[in-house]
Amino acid sequence: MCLLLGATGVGKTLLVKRLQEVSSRDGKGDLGEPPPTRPTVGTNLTDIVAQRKITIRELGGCMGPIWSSYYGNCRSLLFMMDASDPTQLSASCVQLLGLLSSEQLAEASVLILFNKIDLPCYMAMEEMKSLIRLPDIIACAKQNITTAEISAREGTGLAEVLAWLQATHRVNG
Ligand SMILES: Nc1nc2c(ncn2[C@@H]2O[C@H](COP(=O)(O)OP(=O)(O)OP(=O)(O)O)[C@@H](O)[C@H]2O)c(=O)[nH]1
Ligand SMILES: [Mg+2]
Repeated sequence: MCLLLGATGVGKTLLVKRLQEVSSRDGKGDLGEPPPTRPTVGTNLTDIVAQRKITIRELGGCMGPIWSSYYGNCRSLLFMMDASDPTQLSASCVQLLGLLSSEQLAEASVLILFNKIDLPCYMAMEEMKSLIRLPDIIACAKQNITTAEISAREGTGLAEVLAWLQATHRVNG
């Protein structure tokens, strides 16, 4: 099981829909206009077939207070932030630190996604990363952490996300 977490509106549902599209067409062809999404109230289970079946469980941002009830059986964690909105950085960072310090997630592999890189932003990506001291967070965490800059809207970086999921779930879904 792969958990997909992050604040509301960062783009988790769109990412899952895009990953389904990309995996089903083997990376070929244009993605086209993004399908509409609604805020996820509750949880959203999606199977992605990338060599093997990987189940992704998105938890709506509004479910933040009870995310921890879903940590069991989590092999990998996708944590998404909105790269176009630096005002959310500190709140997302607190959420991320909470996840990384959880005993139940100590063995999980973590991919931190900076989404919406298609949008203009007044702060450079490197500035945002250093503002939350991301290199220190990665160095101190028990988990194996990777980062990626993506656009679920345009499809940028989605092949990387799929490859990471495949590598992480190579043995036993
Ligand atoms: N420009 C741009 N917009 C995006 C991108 N990813 C998602 N969005 C838009 O952001 C809005 C929220 O996306 P969702 O996927 O519903 O967000 P979510 O993280 O699932 O939100 P919750 O379910 O409420 O936690 C939608 O209008 C998406 O089309 C992106 O990469 N670029
Ligand atoms: Mg959602």
